[in-house]
Amino acid sequence: MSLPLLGCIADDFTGATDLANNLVRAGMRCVQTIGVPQGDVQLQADALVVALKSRTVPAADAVAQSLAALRWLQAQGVQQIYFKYCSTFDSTAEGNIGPVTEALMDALHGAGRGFTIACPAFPENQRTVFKGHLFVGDALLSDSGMRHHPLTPMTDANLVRVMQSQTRRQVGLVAHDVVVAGPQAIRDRFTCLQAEGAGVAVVDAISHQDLMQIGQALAGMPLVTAGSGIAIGLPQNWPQLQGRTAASPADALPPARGWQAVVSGSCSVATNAQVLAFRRSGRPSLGIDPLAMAAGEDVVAQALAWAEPLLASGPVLVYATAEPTAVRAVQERLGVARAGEMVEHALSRIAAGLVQRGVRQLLVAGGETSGAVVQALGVQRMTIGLQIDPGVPWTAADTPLCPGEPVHMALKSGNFGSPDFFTKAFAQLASQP
Ligand SMILES: Nc1ncnc2c1ncn2[C@@H]1O[C@H](COP(=O)(O)OP(=O)(O)O)[C@@H](O)[C@H]1O
Ligand SMILES: O=C(O)[C@@H](O)C(=O)COP(=O)(O)O
Repeated sequence: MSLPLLGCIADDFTGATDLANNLVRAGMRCVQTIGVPQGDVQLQADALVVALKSRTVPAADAVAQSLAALRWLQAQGVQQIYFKYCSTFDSTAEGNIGPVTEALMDALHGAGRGFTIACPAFPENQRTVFKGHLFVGDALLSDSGMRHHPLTPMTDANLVRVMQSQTRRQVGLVAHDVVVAGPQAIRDRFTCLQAEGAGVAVVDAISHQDLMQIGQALAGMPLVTAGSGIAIGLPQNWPQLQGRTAASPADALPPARGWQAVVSGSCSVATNAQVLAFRRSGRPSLGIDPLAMAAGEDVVAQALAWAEPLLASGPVLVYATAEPTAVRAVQERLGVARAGEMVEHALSRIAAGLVQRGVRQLLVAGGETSGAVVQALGVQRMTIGLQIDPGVPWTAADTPLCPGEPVHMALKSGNFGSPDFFTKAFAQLASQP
């Protein structure tokens, strides 16, 4: 049995499927686990992805969860560790990207030692880094919809500054002119930055070609920290993967059955457009009101009673998705954390109730929301299937709520996907061979 090569720690669940999707498309056989597997589990794969829900928890908890994942991955024999965070570098004022990076480096290299990169670029999804600044499409991160994110508002596009505010290690930059000069030039710059005392280098990347150059330069680096884009350039470093075409994801999933539903707790710009498009398509949709929930209304029971008679005639949507002003009004009344947790809890119970009522094709919008839903379904492992849009594949998972009947799930990152995503995803699954 060959040992896995790459061990990944993802800070949220949509991010984990995004990463696994890129690895599968780049030719790596990949298994995604929900949380750190317990007991003596040996998994046959080139890459293992441990999905955590650690992006917005207190930094000490994120560090503890990530170190537990690291220990498990090391025990599986992986050669390189990959810490996956969001392509919009989502973090709170306390972290958690910096503290987790620092703890992983300390564990791998010794306190205060070692060198790694930070690069959220994912050009296929319009996330590029230039002169250390993160762009979302044509806008700086700080001018994008991310400035209004309910949990991790991002108001500074300068990644060297953001990362430096989260870590004691010195942060440097590998600028784009070095990246285009090729892998040796990038490695030389790493050496130079290390000699100047840096422990972390933000790396510019604006194209697929840049990801491939950077990927080569990362051969043998014990820890890589990045969005999912950098993963595309890593498989080329292992000779045993050469010539491997993308694993055939269409074959990986069983045929789709059962009713279809969308549960959306993302308030990102793309998700707001997708909710609007679904409503305009005339399909049934129900918005849940966090303030009614806080006032004691049983919105979970109401939503399930609403959905049940509709399921037989096509996909339904239950959403808390709202525009920034509405979200702010809720947060002012309930507090940011309480509002987030309450909505996640309600949506995850609605998702579980829908599965109990026969839904077997479930689309979830939002990273934190997906984490809550996957945990409520008691899912332990996910198989990665066809990509719907860049960064979002269909997956299949077993849940104790319907033993022996896999549930197809798509975990959609807030800002990913075209406006018609909620309808086209089911059509694509139906046309799967
Ligand atoms: N109407 C709302 N008011 C306040 N908070 C909300 C509302 N709808 C959703 N939320 C919360 O906003 C957060 C959205 O985060 P997430 O699910 O990660 O979405 P994204 O992927 O867009 O970042 C969740 O904690 C969710 O519970
Ligand atoms: O890298 C990305 O953008 C995604 O994989 C991701 O992590 C998105 O997070 P959410 O927007 O919170 O779903």
